[in-house]
Amino acid sequence: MTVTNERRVLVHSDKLALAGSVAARFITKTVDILDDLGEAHVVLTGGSVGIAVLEAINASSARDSVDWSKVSFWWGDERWLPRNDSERNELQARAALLDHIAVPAENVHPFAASDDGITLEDAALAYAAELVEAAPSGAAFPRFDITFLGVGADGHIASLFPHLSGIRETELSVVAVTNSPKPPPERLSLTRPALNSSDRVWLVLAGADKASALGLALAGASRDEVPVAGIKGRRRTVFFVDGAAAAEVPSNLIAPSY
Ligand SMILES: O=C1O[C@H](COP(=O)(O)O)[C@@H](O)[C@H](O)[C@H]1O
Repeated sequence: MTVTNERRVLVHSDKLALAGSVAARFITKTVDILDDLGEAHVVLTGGSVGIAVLEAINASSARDSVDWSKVSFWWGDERWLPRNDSERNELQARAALLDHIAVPAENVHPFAASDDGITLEDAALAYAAELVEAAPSGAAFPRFDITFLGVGADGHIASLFPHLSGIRETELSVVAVTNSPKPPPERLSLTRPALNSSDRVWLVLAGADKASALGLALAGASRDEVPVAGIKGRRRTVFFVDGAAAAEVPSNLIAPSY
């Protein structure tokens, strides 16, 4: 394992191995967090690898060693679509894991949907208020224990895209996005301060199309240019990648699969 500026890059043989390894680590870490703290707050991501990780957690024989009643789930971002649209990150996460575990409904905190009868801007305010409600007194968000993030080919994380205002936000915890270059254009996203408040940020990415963004981020690109460059958890930041995504990471930063 290689440590670089407190960021670790763990390379796996392929997406399946990556998802299985992250799932096993998530289960073990969550059990430890629950032992230590009595509850855990987890931020979920959309995207191909993020959902594959949830499927792998669901498929694990150790799945129910976690006391899911003590775990709360939040989302890093959501696509502004009707509640039952299959492109919603919420729906995909429910199908992959949440519908199969004994997590109380009140512990699951999806963003509003476009058919909920509120505006996108009000949905951002409502999610920020929900975060405050679960936060320690005076704080803007709960103590996030583990935050999952996918990474787009352009280096976006959550719905914070290169050169758009969301990645520059420093005050708000949630932003409404109206001009996403990736469909759909309207989205909701946690901001960098909210994501970086997490004790652990686990980035999950696979495929050759992610290689350039990852290489640039680890080489010190600006967060405006490559948003993932601006992500750092309070205690740990780990990039779980496959060999194709790692192609442009300097070899001295790469740890072998384990
Ligand atoms: O649209 C989104 O894309 C990213 C990355 O997705 P991927 O399929 O390229 O891995 C994801 O992180 C984000 O949550 C999602 O809304």
